[in-house]
Amino acid sequence: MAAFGVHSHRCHLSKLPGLSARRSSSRQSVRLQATHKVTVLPGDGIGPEITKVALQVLEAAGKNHGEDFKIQEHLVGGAAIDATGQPLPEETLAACRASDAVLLAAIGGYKWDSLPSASRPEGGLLALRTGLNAFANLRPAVVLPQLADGSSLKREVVEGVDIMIVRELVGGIYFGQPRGFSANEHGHKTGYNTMVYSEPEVERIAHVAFDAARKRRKRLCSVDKANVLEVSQLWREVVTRVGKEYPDVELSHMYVDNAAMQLLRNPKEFDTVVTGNIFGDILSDEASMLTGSLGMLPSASIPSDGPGIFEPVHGSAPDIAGQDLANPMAMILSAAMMCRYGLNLPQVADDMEAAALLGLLPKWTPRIRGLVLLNLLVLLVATNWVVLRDTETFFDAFDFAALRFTMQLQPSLLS
Ligand SMILES: NC(=O)c1ccc[n+]([C@@H]2O[C@H](COP(=O)([O-])OP(=O)(O)OC[C@H]3O[C@@H](n4cnc5c(N)ncnc54)[C@H](O)[C@@H]3O)[C@@H](O)[C@H]2O)c1
Ligand SMILES: CC(C)[C@H](C(=O)O)[C@@H](O)C(=O)O
Repeated sequence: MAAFGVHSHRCHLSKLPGLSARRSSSRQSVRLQATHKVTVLPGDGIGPEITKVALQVLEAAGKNHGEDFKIQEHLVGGAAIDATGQPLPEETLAACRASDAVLLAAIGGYKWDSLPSASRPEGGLLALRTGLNAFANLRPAVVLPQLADGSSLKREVVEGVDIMIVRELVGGIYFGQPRGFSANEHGHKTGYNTMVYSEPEVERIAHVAFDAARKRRKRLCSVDKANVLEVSQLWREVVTRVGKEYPDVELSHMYVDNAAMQLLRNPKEFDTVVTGNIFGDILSDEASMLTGSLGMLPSASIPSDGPGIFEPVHGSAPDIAGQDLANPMAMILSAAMMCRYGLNLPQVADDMEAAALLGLLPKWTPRIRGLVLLNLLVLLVATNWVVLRDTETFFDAFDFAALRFTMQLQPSLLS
């Protein structure tokens, strides 16, 4: 038990979100301080590198508000396979279940690519999602003005994009049965999967999406392939039915192939998008490029109750692992989402997002940094920040975030 009076600080869907970047009121109701139990899963590839950065920012921001995090690291993915033979050891799942939130970096790598599906690192991630029943995956794609030129699309196309993709995460073709390999009547080896959704599965994700849309710009686009697939026809029917309970939200439907095209043609037409597991996987990677880098997109995977999983949209990037090239932004922003939606610590989330945005100021030289700092201080004082804060801690967070990102918007990070 912890935050805001009496309720537990594990995930509550009712607290979810417009989720676009926004400041919290500095006048919060009185809350009890508590230790927040966070299970951290660094995973593979760039996972440990970006985890280190995110935890330093988390701890600095937490300190600002007297919040204490009890961090426990556990194995998942390839690292867990190497150590235990399992991509999701029992001990890891038990620790996740017993925590207030799970912060996961990324799993996977070439080394484990030839293993059978369930034994691969990806199998561990999927088992974690189902093990916590984290059915609602929220993937915000917001284009920051300072990154608008980093997108492969024109500035005028992407500037101002603010999309929330709500992806169903524990059903659909990823989990449908039957699945496997067999031989057809010609003796040819075949592989098959089943894309299946039941009415309750669609209903619950539709409610999450309508609630999110209601707190945003009140437009929801449901993406399916109802011109071909029965599973999508059911999806459309159920989403339409649920929509009757949200007369204030404008609902539209779009085929996934058209949605993929419209996301590039006119991304600003989208506000909130709801879709199934595989379409959401693909469209969220596509949306990430609107923001300039896959390394920018955080996500929250939320159950109806219990701890949520907070993880970047990107993978373990084995091609750049260990070279200090990874953009830690998505991981920091995922940890911020964890504070906001998993731990009910909106002010800590605000600080983390602010620190992350500072890291995006281009081309740091000592002189520019000094000037920016000065301007920033003026801005912060003007917006009531510094007067309310422990300045030294703020600068800890600032220094770390801004310098460690180094990035100076290296073109390689905007791949
Ligand atoms: N949630 C997850 O853990 C997750 C998600 C996607 C892929 N994966 C796994 O990751 C492995 C690699 O998959 P992939 O190459 O298709 O996808 P990926 O997201 O790991 O990488 C795609 C490209 O984006 C770059 N990139 C990704 N994150 C970056 C960051 N933070 N900073 C800078 N550049 C970044 C990579 O260098 C690569 O060029 C696979 O094993 C895959 O299954 C895991
Ligand atoms: C690694 C893989 C199982 C995962 C998915 O497909 O869900 C990834 O692509 C993601 O988007 O988180």
